[in-house]
Amino acid sequence: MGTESEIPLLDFRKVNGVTLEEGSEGWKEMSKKVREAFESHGCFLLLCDQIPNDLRGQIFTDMKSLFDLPEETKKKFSGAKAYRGYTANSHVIPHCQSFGIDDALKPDTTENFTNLMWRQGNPTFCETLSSLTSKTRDLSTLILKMIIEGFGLPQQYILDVEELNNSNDTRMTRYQLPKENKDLEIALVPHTDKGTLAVICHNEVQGLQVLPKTGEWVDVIIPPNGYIVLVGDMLKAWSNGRFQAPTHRVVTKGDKERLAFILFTVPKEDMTIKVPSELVDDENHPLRYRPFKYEDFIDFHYSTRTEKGVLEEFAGL
Ligand SMILES: O=C(O)CCC(=O)C(=O)O
Ligand SMILES: [Fe+2]
Repeated sequence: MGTESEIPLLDFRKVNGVTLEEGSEGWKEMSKKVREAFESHGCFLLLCDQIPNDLRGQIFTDMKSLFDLPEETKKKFSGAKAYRGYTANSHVIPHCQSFGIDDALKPDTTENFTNLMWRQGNPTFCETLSSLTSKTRDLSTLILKMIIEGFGLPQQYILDVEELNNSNDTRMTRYQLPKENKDLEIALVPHTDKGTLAVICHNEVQGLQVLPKTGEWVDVIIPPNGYIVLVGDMLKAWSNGRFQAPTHRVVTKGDKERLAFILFTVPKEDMTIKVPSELVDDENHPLRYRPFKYEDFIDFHYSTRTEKGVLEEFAGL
């Protein structure tokens, strides 16, 4: 089974007065590390103080009460798009239940959600969910800005960052324990994320695995109070394939239930994903992807239902 990961661990915490203020030396140095980690692994483990630990602790307490609601209540939350709304034991996530909330930062979204789940509403959960989503989004924005710095790109590409960072989809997932006669269960099938970035935290029960080029699944060990940040297909395409978008899955083992909170950053639907010319050179980095619209890629993905190599098939040159 999976070996332990050597995924880079980045520490964004203010240590010895080092801050990540935009433009500072600390920020430039960290931007380089972000770029290197995305190039070598397509992900990094993260310790940071942008999100208070008690806030993330609270979400898992609240999520437990959410998942403990009756099935018929949870099913009331249906999503307009694929994999959104409440999903239970589908073929993609065979052993888990999950809530996918589009744009939880829009006014009313979290309130409507909590009012639907609890007849009298649930202001505490509503506040925790909005606040955690908003702070995680700020973290994603910081990381995307660091990418521009890490590549030494002109500031005009901040506009790309804004479009790549257009909306944030929140996912809350409970992974079921393996059946009594099984040591291990694949609870989320292998995939790459289709958007820009994913920031994941969990209730300290591990289970995420990544598939490096060696072809052997590797256990991801997220440090206590830590996160993992994963590159999605759109950021891989925009970076001309310099960043990897790691294939990952979730397995459950042992007797502790895993809860995960994930914030996906997704591009503006009509954004044209176009590789910056600075990231192309004939010798080492020939252009790998044609320009394309994000929404066309998503339509293609849902219509073909292919997982492996979908980006290369759709936009690869
Ligand atoms: O639960 C996790 O750690 C990963 C979840 C994930 O990869 C996803 O929802 O796309
Ligand atoms: Fe994922």
